[in-house]
Amino acid sequence: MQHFLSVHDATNIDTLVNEGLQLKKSPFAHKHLGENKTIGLLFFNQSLRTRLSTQRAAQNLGMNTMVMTVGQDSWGLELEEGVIMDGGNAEHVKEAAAVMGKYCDILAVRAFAGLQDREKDYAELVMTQFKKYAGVPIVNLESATRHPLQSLADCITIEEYKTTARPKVVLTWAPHFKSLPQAVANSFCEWMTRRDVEFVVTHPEGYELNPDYLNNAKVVYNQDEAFAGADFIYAKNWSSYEQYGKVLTKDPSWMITQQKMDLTNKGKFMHCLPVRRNVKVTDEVIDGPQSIVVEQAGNRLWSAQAVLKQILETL
Ligand SMILES: NCCC[C@H](NC(=O)CCC(=O)O)C(=O)O
Ligand SMILES: NC(=O)OP(=O)(O)O
Repeated sequence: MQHFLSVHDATNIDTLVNEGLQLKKSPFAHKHLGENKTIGLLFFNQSLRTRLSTQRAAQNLGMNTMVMTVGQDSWGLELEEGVIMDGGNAEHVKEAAAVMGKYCDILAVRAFAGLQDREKDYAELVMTQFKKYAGVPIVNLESATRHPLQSLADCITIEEYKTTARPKVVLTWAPHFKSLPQAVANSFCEWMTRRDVEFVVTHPEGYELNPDYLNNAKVVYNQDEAFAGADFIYAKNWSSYEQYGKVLTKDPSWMITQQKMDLTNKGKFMHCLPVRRNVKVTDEVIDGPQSIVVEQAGNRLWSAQAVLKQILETL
């Protein structure tokens, strides 16, 4: 694997999932693979899981790690081409990415959607610019439209917890008072529609995802109907794609409650975290026996390690 920006960079999802499961059993089996190699992690946004799991994954492979919060530890980065740089950003990504590419063998970048300008967000400027100018493999740590390391961890988790050959997996919108990106939901659709699962997406009207990412997934507007017989409930909030970045409703009836979980086939509750308790999901559900959110987050380590291993093998 050269870069890891989306599902399209994964030549075989099964291989990656199995690689992750294998690494979970023997984390240090490839501890020399990354010897004398360095990964740089760049954050334009906050993170707990991605920041720590990716560092740990790199360390398990023997790599050195450097972490930087862009604009806080570093200069603010200008991303647009041809602009007069008389604003707040002191450095252009052209130089910055190229320079970081001299210090690092792999660069991993997190840059969320701004949710103001749909065209700009969906053009994935940050990832595109880093890929163009860094001269080293780029890993997506959640971009404007995707979070593939999360989705791979989700695939690994479903593989571990499924009790039938072809489980029913439901992606459900859940309420939030803030405007959140579509990245996690988009990515989950991209990966799930390529897995051997019965995949259903449920959300209120107006929250339709970009069809390019939805990838013909079945959409059911009635949440109870979607939950019936589900083996996995994957909750996430996202803001509207059509009325870009808008919070159209905070309808609390979409919150995941035990009553709703009881409609499922003893379904497991998943969420990428961080999650707002008693806004998106009740304490009862997230603290209850059906919740696997901590195990899911734990698998972020094996997802990152599987991807870094495949990239290192090509260096
Ligand atoms: N990386 C996992 C999710 C990150 C981000 N969530 C957030 O920003 C939550 C913020 C809050 O709840 O205040 C998102 O939805 O894409
Ligand atoms: N799920 C996830 O990406 O978490 P962080 O935002 O904490 O990295």
